[in-house]
Amino acid sequence: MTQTTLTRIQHQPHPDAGRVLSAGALAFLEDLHTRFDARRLELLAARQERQRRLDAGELPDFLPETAEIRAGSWTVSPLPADLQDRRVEITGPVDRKMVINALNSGARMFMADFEDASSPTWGNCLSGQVNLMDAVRRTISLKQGGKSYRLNPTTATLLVRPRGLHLQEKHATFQDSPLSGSLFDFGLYVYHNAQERITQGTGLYFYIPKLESHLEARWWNDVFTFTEQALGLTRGTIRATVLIETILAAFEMDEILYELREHSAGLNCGRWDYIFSFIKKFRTRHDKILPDRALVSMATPMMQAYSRLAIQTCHKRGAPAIGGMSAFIPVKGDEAANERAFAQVRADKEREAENGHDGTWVAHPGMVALAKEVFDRLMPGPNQIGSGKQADLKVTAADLLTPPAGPITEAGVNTNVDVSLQYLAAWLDGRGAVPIHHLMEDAATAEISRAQLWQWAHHEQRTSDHDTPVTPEGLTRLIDAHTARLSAEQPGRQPRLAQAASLLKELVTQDQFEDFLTLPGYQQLS
Ligand SMILES: CC(=O)SCCNC(=O)CCNC(=O)[C@H](O)C(C)(C)COP(=O)(O)OP(=O)(O)OC[C@H]1O[C@@H](n2cnc3c(N)ncnc32)[C@H](O)[C@@H]1OP(=O)(O)O
Ligand SMILES: O=CC(=O)O
Ligand SMILES: [Mg+2]
Repeated sequence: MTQTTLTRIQHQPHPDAGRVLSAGALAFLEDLHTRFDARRLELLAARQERQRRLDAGELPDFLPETAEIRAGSWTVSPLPADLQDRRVEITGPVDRKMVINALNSGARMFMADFEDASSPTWGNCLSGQVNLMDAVRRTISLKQGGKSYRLNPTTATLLVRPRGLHLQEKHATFQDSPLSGSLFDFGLYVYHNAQERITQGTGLYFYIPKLESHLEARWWNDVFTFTEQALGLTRGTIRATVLIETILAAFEMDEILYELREHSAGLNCGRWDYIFSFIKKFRTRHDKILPDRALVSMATPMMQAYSRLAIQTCHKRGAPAIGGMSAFIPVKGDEAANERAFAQVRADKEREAENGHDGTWVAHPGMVALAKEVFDRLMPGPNQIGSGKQADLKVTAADLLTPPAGPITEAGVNTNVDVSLQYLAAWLDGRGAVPIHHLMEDAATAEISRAQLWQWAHHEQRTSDHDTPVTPEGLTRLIDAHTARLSAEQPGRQPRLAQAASLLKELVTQDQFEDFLTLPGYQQLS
């Protein structure tokens, strides 16, 4: 560990540390840590307490104590000019090539992701900050694979997603306690780029992941307000779009916007973590078992209720409601499969635009033009905030809590094992987003796969097509078989696949449900 003279933060060495972890940056991180980390830990403890109540049979509902906020006629602060039109947002990890390609992709926005799409190795976290610093200053370039990469004259507006509240940064400590991953990613980006952003006439824009309550939104709002004061920024320079990607947050959308009203840039429907959260929060309930992952689509009534409620809530408050990510990506070398992938994305984006979303996410530059064409056609203005769409919608707690019916199949079980294994192996390698079977897989999609295996075994489900019981012993055998197959297909990867297999066995066969696969995974990450 290296200790600097000005702060009590210690950190592991790294070639990028000199630039990123400057004395001033460390002092700012220390300030954030000492002011906000104890409350973060209390919020995490409150999640555990809520889980105990859910395990005992309580179901979420709209909060009686905040009824006045829901009934009130407030709005969020007006949006800055460069957040008015967000029709296509590309997302991707903070890898140097991806950052350049995403900024050049033709999308209006780019969300640079320290979260679902990133494996939080020390190297990725620090080089990600360097890449963003260079991108903000427009000096970013790269020569790789015989190609030269640099920014186009016109680029996407940058949004940054820091890690969720549950994640720590073990490579940097304060009095032997790890720093918060959220504060580390947020603090470094804001510290290094605030003045540059102001000079460029724009702001500091964030996506906030995995919130479970409006009290967590309040914590972020306090972090933003303190940061603006500490760095001499005008109130509202920091703007955040909150992902509604937990079942609990779906019941507190108004309250989350209200807490952040001076800093809000709306909400987003993070569908993959939302599905994962549904499994996780209702782990003990036999009436909340989900069918095969492929069947829990945005077209199901439960997911439609969620996305329409997000649109209604945002528009009532003058805020944008951004859609989510279709996992289909272009398929090289198979025209028919490629056409099917594009048709899937088109249908998803049309549903979102027709429902009233103000923009959407794509996972790949190849999908930008398609999503833009759909939103240009169905959303003539910069957004649909004043469109009145979903204004008369009535969503009940039951609408949000009734899972779609459908089978659990042999193929569903096998795909979950295969995808979980391949994803965990990639994540342990330091890659947080990977193509598997022509789908984008990241931490959120992989969470669904491994959580379903646990849920189906824990609740003694049987496959509908072969009547095979899903059991811990059966899953262990299946994981071994898939590991052997993948090891044969991918020479040299056996040790990493074996490591992934061991982690996956633990996750799906243990009695207790593990809240995030990234928590035990991080213990093995360098
Ligand atoms: C649930 C959620 O949270 S969704 C949001 C988080 N997830 C993500 O952001 C995933 C984003 N997508 C990706 O990471 C990638 O598209 C992957 C991993 C799925 C596939 O990536 P690849 O295998 O590199 O795809 P492919 O080979 O088709 O890429 C072609 C080119 O597009 C680039 N590219 C692909 N996806 C992206 C992206 N999202 N952003 C920028 N560039 C991209 C590649 O770098 C490559 O560039 P090159 O031609 O200069 O070498
Ligand atoms: O972050 C997005 C999601 O779908 O999860
Ligand atoms: Mg997510």
